[in-house]
Amino acid sequence: PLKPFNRQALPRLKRRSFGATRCDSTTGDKINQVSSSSGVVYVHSEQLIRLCDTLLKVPKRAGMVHSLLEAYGLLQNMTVLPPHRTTKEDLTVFHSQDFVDCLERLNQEDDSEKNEELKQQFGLGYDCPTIPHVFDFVCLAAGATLRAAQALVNGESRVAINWCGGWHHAKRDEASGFCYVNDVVLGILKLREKFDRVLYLDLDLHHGDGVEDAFCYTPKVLTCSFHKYCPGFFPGTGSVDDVGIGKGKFYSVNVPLKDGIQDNQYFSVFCRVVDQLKQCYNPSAIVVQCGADTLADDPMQSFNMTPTGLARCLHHVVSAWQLPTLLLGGGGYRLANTARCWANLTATVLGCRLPAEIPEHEHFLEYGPDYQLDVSPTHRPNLNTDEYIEKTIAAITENLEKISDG
Ligand SMILES: O=C(CCc1ccccc1NC(=O)c1cccc(C(F)(F)F)c1)NO
Ligand SMILES: [Zn+2]
Repeated sequence: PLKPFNRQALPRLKRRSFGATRCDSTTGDKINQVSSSSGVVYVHSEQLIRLCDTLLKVPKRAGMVHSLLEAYGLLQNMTVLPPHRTTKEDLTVFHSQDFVDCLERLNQEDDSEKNEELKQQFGLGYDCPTIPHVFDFVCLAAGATLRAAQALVNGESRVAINWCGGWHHAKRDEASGFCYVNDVVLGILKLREKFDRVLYLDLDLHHGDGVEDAFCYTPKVLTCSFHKYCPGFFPGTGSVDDVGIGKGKFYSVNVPLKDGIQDNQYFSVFCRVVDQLKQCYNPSAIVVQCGADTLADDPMQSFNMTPTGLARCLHHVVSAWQLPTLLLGGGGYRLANTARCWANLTATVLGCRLPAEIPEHEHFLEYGPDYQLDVSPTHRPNLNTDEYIEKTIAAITENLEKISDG
């Protein structure tokens, strides 16, 4: 009788695949070779992590995200690139010279009174306390987003990720909502060097006001933000009637939501809106701000989402549309859950399935008491009635009928 076929005897075959990377469920070892153009670029450096870890509202979050990706073996399936070190000129593509000069001056943490008055002028007072080396942070965070955008412009990959970016509130000449630089605007302006129509999707709990403001006059960037909208909630903008101005009219889309929304309803709203955007705007590239402060257990205590729910939304646009895609971070104040979420999103674009158990690594104990990858929704009332959702989507649909594809 023939000897039983012994797989182990064969050299490890590099089975050709068609663009998807499947990960061995235990170590995340790459099983299938993917061609680089459909690969994923991940921008990272130790200095970027070190600076982001000093952010007062998300201390050590950047390090937790990176080490969880590493522990799951996801880095082996991506091209890891260092950020650009941006110059002041790179920043003044969007920000004012005075604001950039101020950030540079504040780099040394001398907190003299003279600086106090200067800080107030640029929004660097109470809301955005300056951190030591704030200018170094700004240059590297923006540089990471610019390097990711450059990878898409160069065709080095189809997807590029910077989880240390997504600072969507910063204005041309003012820090806002803990955002000292608007890396999102800088990244979109870089993409516009090659792509005619850029679609920006903002999934953060808060309205992406800084990005919308930057592009509200142009149809070349369509900004679409899904966010909590209710009296007194920051930043207070982003009503469904906020549609953009002049040539940009109807190219700003806002999806105002109430507390308590969960995965299924969010996914339904998301698809009904973005499928219309795909159809009538026909974007040539997309940018997704993946702020994780919508998760069930976030201190913001607002939405009731899970990482799986956000991954379904991301899969719907990134994997189905196959467009050049820039993924950025954002809010997310339950740090371990934000790391769980962005690991899940990274695996989603890689086509990897991750084991439910958090792997042993430096921050393992922060994932207790369950040490599981997924997060469960909590029991909280959902204020998004079907009637409210239908009315909101009807208003958006009416607005979108006024734009044809670019
Ligand atoms: O997440 C943001 C900014 C949130 C923000 C803007 C303006 C003023 C305050 C905030 N953030 C907070 O209040 C905040 C940030 C981190 C942690 C907390 C906590 F108190 F909920 F933990 C609260 N944008 O996407
Ligand atoms: Zn937020």
